[in-house]
Amino acid sequence: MSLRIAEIFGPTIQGEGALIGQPTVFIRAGGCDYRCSWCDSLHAVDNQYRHDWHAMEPEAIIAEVMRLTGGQPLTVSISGGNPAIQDFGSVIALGKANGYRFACETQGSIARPWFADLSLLVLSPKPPSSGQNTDWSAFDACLEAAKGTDTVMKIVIFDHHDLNFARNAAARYPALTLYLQPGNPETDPSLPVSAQSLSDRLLWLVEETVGKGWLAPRILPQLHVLIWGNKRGV
Ligand SMILES: C[S@@+](CC[C@H](N)C(=O)[O-])C[C@H]1O[C@@H](n2cnc3c(N)ncnc32)[C@H](O)[C@@H]1O
Ligand SMILES: Nc1nc2[nH]cc(C(=O)O)c2c(=O)[nH]1
Ligand code: SF4
Ligand SMILES: [Mg+2]
Repeated sequence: MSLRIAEIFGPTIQGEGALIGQPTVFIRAGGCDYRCSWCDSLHAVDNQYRHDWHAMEPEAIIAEVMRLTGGQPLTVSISGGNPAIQDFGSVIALGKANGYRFACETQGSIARPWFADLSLLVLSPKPPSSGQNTDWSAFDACLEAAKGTDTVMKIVIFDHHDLNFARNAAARYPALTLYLQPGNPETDPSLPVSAQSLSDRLLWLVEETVGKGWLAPRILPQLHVLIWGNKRGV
């Protein structure tokens, strides 16, 4: 069965969350059930870009990952769009047979049995600034499907409403390590990102969390945005 793939790129470094700095290859799935107002990957979300997506068999996907890495095993990052729309079970099985490991980023709106085959599941529920609503029973189903797999939560923060959302999510899921990253409002790939405004937003987030005595979350920038701005394929 073929999958809709927007892009496969790397090796690069994982720029966000628990695996930040680790060499990885990205498999970016095409299509999403959400439309976050600030999505930085619209080319993998919006139907207007679907003609640039490729229908690929699992064998071809893993062949491309192996070509990009020269066959060296690493942790592959499956992102999107929402990769949970599709069945990545065969891709993961084939990759693991060749020594690769898999991490996946999803908003937690659709649960999949193949979550149990990952080394890491990153659940990224969407705060109010996104304009999306979280169905917590679907989120719970994702956690259930990933039982036995390391799972973390990563939340994008633009404002105080988002911080309240993150506090509630943290209280609801105390066992999940929580990563917070500042939201990037400058997502046009044709425009540069200001390094000063990135560090201003990071400083604000540190002051509003650790600075006010909330010591549970880990605060990280989007490292790839610091390095490459909004460039695609990095
Ligand atoms: C593009 S999404 C794809 C995977 C999945 N749909 C999701 O949202 O988790 C990957 C990560 O990028 C984050 N992200 C998207 N747009 C962003 C922005 N403008 N600033 C900061 N993080 C952003 C998402 O919240 C998510 O954690
Ligand atoms: N280097 C790099 N790190 C990332 N971490 C999460 C990404 C994503 O778009 O899912 C991403 C991405 O697109 N590039
Ligand atoms: S859920 Fe992820 S890919 Fe989908 S619109 Fe939101 S940030 Fe973009
Ligand atoms: Mg991204």
